[in-house]
Amino acid sequence: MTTTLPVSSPRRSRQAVLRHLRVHRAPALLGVGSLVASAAVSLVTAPLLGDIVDLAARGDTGPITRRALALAGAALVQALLAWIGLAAVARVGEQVLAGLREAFVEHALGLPLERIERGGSGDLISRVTEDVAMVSEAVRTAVPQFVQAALVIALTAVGLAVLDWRFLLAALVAVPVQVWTSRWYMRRSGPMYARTRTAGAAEQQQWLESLGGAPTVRAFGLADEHVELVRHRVDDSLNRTVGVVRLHMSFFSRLNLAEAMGLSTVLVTGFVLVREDLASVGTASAAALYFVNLFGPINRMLFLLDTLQSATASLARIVGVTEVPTDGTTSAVHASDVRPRDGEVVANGLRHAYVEGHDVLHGLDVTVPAGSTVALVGGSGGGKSTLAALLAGVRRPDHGRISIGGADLSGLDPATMRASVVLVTQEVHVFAGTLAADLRLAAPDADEQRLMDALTDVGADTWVGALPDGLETVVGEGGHELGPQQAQQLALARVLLTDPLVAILDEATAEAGSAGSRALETAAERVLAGRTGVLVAHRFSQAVLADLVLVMDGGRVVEQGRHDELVAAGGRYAGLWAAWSAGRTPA
Ligand SMILES: Nc1ncnc2c1ncn2[C@@H]1O[C@H](COP(=O)(O)OP(=O)(O)OP(=O)(O)O)[C@@H](O)[C@H]1O
Repeated sequence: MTTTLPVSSPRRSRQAVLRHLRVHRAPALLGVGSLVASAAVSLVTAPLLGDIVDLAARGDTGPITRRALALAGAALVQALLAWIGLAAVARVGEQVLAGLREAFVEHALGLPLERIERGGSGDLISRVTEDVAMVSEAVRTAVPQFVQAALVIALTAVGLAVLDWRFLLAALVAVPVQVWTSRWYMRRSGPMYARTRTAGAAEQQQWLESLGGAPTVRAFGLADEHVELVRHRVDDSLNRTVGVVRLHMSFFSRLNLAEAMGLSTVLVTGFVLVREDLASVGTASAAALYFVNLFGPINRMLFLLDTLQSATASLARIVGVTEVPTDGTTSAVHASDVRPRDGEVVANGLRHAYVEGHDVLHGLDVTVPAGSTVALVGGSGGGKSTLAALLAGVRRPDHGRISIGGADLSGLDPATMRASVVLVTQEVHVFAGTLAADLRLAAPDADEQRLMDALTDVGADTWVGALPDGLETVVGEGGHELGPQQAQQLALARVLLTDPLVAILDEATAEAGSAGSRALETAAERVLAGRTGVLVAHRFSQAVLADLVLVMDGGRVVEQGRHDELVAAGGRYAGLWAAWSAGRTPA
């Protein structure tokens, strides 16, 4: 069952933005200041035109050229100031978004694995792609233009009042309809956008699950069921989008009504004032021009309100991720100077369930003395990988305590954690970049010699030497593709470079063919030499060398001892060992 990640409240989203905005206060003030100046300069246009109307009406054409030049000058200055203002506001917006994105990534990486699994990676991916794109778009265009339009509207209202307060009153007739329309719209659009985006994310998640699990879906004959699930999600997403379009249409027709009402009232007021000799034809023209000039910014602002609503919904989804409590193992919350005294691993009463009420580990007690190697063996589903993940701090036990060298695992700060325990699983990720950069993730300061030594230790020097650019060869996505064995060796070399107290290898050798397996086995031995090791061993040859073998079944340790002792005891391990050896001895 999936539970999507939380969405932040408007207040907390606002606080998050303000926190990041505070850092860029000076450029923000410069941007808004330039936009205010630009809007102020634009105000001279309508009175100048009114003046020209009056001069023309009087037949006094001489000074018209000067007015026309002033108009051109005002237009130039206004454009320049607007350009500076829009660019500055957009830049600040980008910086704020960059800050939010960094916080998002930092937090997402610290989320408990269980939480991401419950939310579904589709939800997280849609937040980091679609939602970030939506906010970026708003920050680049909508936010600066919105600020500009709001300033033009406010200053034009002042301009109208300066011409004659009655013009302002006339123009205000449109305001109640506009305010009512906007409120009506905002009340509906926010939740509507949020629901549309959630439906989009759910649809994406469903596509991922149905297509990603296509072989399983087909194998179990679940195709029809999945088509139905996808159809349900698509319909839901479509219906919500159509609802948004309907809302828009209704919104703009209400605004047109407001404009018609306002303009009629301003024209009638101008007519009355000119007839009563209280204003010139030029002033009335200027007032009408002011009002007409408001259409653009008002419509733009309200239209942008739309984009901003949508961006706000996306912002709340981005900030929402930063509000999920992080995993103690990766956040600085538990930062302390507790250091393990050695590599002894002690686990007591470990219980863990992936689905509530269905424990897969039932109160395990495990002790691995410093410097020794423990092999975990047993049939599929016995809980070996789960135990390995718990001991590595990748997952948290639901109950029980794990310590390394006397230090509680959940209390270690991230740097100590990294230096204390490293887990290598079958799913090795090769990061896109040069091989050297990939290795330096484990040891940023390592020089080339150290990198090569680590590669040699895990038997990777031959193929690395054959690469076109050696350590500088670009690997990972879009680069030189590494095979599973090479990727495993890379992961083992990273362990050597990190040099942790404890190395946990989960089926690190099971991937490759038999020659490859032997090479990886030797590499694993090098990695475990001189440190505490926990080895999930499918190949019994690894268990033979271990200081202690734990046989796991149904989430419990059912036998333990050295290989020889267990074989001699003739129990479950002896049976597994006999079956494995028989399979390897040619008849
Ligand atoms: N991510 C997961 N979500 C749900 N259940 C899981 C998950 N991982 C493991 N399990 C279940 O937990 C139980 C123990 O699995 P685990 O992988 O720890 O056993 P294992 O001994 O390592 O088996 P294998 O050798 O097949 O990997 C199994 O019943 C498995 O189905």
